Amino acid sequence: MCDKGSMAQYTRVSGFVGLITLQNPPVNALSAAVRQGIVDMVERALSDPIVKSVVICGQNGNFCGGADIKEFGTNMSGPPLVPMIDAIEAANKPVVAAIEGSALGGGLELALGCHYRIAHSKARLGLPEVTLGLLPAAGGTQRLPRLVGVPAALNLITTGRHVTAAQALQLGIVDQVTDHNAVDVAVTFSLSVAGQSLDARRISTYLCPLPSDFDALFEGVMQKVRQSARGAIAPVACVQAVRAAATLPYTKGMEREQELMATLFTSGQARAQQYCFFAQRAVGRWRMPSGARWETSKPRPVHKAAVIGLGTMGRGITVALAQTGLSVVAVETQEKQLMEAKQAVSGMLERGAKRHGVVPTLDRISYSQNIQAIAEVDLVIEAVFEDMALKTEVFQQLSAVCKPGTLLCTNTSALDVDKLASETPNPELVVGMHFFAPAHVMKLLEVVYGPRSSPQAVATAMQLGKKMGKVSVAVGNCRGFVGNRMLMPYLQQAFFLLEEGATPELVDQALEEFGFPMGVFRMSDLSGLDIGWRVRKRDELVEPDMASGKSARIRQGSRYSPLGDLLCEQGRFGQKTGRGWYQYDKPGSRVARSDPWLHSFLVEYRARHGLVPRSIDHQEVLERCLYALINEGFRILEDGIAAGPEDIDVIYVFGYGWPRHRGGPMFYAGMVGLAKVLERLEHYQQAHPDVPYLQPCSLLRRLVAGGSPPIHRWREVIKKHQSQL
Ligand SMILES: CCCCCCCCCCCCC[C@H](O)CC(=O)SCCNC(=O)CCNC(=O)[C@H](O)C(C)(C)COP(=O)(O)OP(=O)(O)OC[C@H]1O[C@@H](n2cnc3c(N)ncnc32)[C@H](O)[C@@H]1OP(=O)(O)O
Repeated sequence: MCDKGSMAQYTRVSGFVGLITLQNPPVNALSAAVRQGIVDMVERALSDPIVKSVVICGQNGNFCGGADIKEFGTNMSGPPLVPMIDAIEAANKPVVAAIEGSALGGGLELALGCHYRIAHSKARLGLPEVTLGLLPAAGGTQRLPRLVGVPAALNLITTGRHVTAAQALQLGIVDQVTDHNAVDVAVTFSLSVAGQSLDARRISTYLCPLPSDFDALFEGVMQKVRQSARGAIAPVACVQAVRAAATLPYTKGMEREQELMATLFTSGQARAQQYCFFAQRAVGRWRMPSGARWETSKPRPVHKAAVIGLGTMGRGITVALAQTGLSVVAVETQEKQLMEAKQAVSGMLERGAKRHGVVPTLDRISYSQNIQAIAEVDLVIEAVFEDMALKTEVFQQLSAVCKPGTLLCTNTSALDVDKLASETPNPELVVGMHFFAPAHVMKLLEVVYGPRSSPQAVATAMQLGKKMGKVSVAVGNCRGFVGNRMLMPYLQQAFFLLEEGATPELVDQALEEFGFPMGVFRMSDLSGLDIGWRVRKRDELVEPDMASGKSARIRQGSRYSPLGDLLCEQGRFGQKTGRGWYQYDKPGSRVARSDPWLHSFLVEYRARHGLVPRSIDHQEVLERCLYALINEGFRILEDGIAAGPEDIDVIYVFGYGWPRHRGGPMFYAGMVGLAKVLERLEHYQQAHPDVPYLQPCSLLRRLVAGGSPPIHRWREVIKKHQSQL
């Protein structure tokens, strides 16, 4: 017996079990139609006298990915989740959740409303609402602590992390884990408990177990959450909701959960985080200006890869490749470097394996001083020193040594990928794979294509990135690609602010309050001031003899601040030398302290250049640093270097610490209002006419002239704009 019309299919199985299957591919999200289907089918099962028990499962081996996020922000209709789940819990026949694939968010909340939960061993469970700027608002914040206790519930709800079926069993979230078909097991199980009392199975009736150190626990978690949330409101609301579970009766706790959810649901932060969720997925659907795109470009299989150059980046890339399951040939010509790298890579793999409770994959890597060792690999990632001549030489060697068709990737962070490609006989096989340090940890990968890169090469690099667990974004070739190109005006404005009267502390505080994990100067100290100095020297911006006055602060016709160069000349390279924009207890130490020397140096510098310091507030810091960066983002869109604003936002959220609850720079510009961004850029440009980065981009002007359309409509405007340029 079967009813197939609705988005929840009803079948009677084993004679007496009502089986309800959610069917809303790909993740069986709880859309209005699915919720209606569940309400109807549960009612049907409960009113059928032959049915003794009910099993709820999801189609295609996937239980449920939660509420339908696409419905948020629309006029939501259909039966609400809370009464639907309450009705399941109140049922007088046992209802068993058969969990395969994922039970996330509303999906897990649905399962928590069931009387029993049986999970397949490969299933994953969690309440990730906090990552969407929300909280589990279908009873999750009230049932989970009653089931697993306050500390575990706080951990799961405030981090949004997923747990494996085995962990869920250990925590008490599920009753049984099986390696067999979870639906079959659940059907048999449901019959075995049919007729038994369900009184002890309704989680909402449980008393929440109270930890003895209740107040200290909540205070500690709240403090931790506020510190790591950096202004995000959802984690704080999650703690408040769990506290309600621990202190109030269920119905009152539910009222509090709904009240907190209402605040979050309508907040800009939730909108930003949900935008990030879809943007992260949208960047996988890449396209190139040539029209080549993800659906029509087939990646080549990659079984064996090589890494050339085992400095910091090369080591991280080697680890990331080995952890993906690939065979890796790691090449370093200097014996001492090779031995050191081998030890470092093995250490990283061992530590990673220990953390995940698995066996390290050391034997997947072979080390060699000889480039001939890479003859049979499918893909090479070059990570030698950032020098065009050296990289060109390496690429020529690679072309000679590798089997035909091997993909040649460069991990350059700024050099011209086209130029490098043009030095090889097969430029179509060359792409950039720009990893971020540490490469085995950071999620972002920029895949840089040139005009001659083949769509297959791009598809292969994108797919390899995905396999490595990276969020890969395809971008065009230009100086600094997307991320570092946008960083230039941001850094420049920060330097100018110091010249005009700000301190590193003031600038960093403004940026950290905005939500960056580190302000620009603390970040520079961490990554090393000498890196930018080297680039500026190569660009002939650094002048040895420092004159005074305005002319000393002009390069190539534009305003320039030599402050970073002057610090480097003093050997102040940041954390590694114990001195930079801040001072540190010793070289390598991480705790930044204010440095009186730096403040005197700034006073003396301003005096020497006739700069009269003025008072600068946080608002100006944010506007100048962030709007200059955003303006460059619009130029990148105009130039076709990024296909859409989502690409830029994903790069900034995953690679540059842009706070996720602010959606990314382009989304943020939309939230602030494009007209406002334009007006402030015009204002600052008038005040600083010698700073080209502050000149508002014509695409921004066009968007404003077109009534500042919402971000999902920018691509149409960009296309039109590009065709008229
Ligand atoms: C005055 C106002 C008062 C307001 C009161 C408000 C009341 C509202 C009441 C709401 C109550 C809601 C309660 C509930 O607690 C909230 C939630 O459940 S929020 C959702 C929580 N779930 C998640 O966060 C899971 C998200 N999904 C994933 O993590 C992954 O997709 C996955 C499930 C692990 C699968 O991963 P993959 O196999 O890698 O697949 P993809 O990620 O690529 O996804 C494929 C495809 O599916 C789309 N998708 C995934 N999940 C959802 C979803 N939950 N809703 C909609 N769409 C989803 C995803 O976008 C992909 O599609 P594409 O974007 O590529 O087109």
